[in-house]
Amino acid sequence: MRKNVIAGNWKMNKTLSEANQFVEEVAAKAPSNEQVEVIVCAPFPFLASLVEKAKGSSVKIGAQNMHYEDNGAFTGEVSPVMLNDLGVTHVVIGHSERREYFAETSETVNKKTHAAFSHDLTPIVCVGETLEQREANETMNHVESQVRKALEGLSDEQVADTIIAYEPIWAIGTGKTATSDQANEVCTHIRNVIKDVTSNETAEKVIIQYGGSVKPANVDELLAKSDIDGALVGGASLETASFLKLVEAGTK
Ligand SMILES: O=C(CO)COP(=O)(O)O
Repeated sequence: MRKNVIAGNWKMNKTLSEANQFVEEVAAKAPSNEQVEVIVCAPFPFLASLVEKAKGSSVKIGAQNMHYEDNGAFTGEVSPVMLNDLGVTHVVIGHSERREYFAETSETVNKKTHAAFSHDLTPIVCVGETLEQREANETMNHVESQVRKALEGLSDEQVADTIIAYEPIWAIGTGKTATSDQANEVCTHIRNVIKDVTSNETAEKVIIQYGGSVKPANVDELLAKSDIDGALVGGASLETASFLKLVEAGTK
């Protein structure tokens, strides 16, 4: 049985002291349970401190983006080498907000996914359709092409270790969650695409998360679905109480 990966994506929120307090509390209270993996994806300036706070606990610290080069003249950017050196273990790649506001493309997502594996970071690759695409019945084709491009050139072992987050853009921060059936339908399609790219055996290992207005009230239903193995959570990951409820749901 695949585990559930519950990842908070704080986006551009919190101060350092708020971030430290949050991780201290979650590190103390999160259950050490084989069925759930807990990740907090925080803004860059907090990462070094949060890695220290999470030490000795089951909580892992992730970044929300990175460059694909190791170093160089890229003012303002952060490299995979830097993240790995800090003790960061995961990195969100290709979030729809990065694709929309910061010109992230499927090509750069693929480069970053390769770069993550070159530096021992687990990529959490985000895919998902807009409302217009859903209404035009383009969801499956769109998500399929994002997944195929993101995984291009990876070994089967690397694909098995990639986390995919299906986040329909119309459900992000809107309070509109995809129904658990809608979410699972796309997650199943993603797994079938991965089967086609690799093998049944590899595809069965891949963690596929759902993201988009996940909260304590709807998480159980989502996690109960056959191809949903966790959640990538924005708003409900900002308070320890709701985040810990999501983590608890992941232990079942
Ligand atoms: O974008 C998301 C996580 O990456 C989802 O955000 P919300 O949970 O706030 O809808």
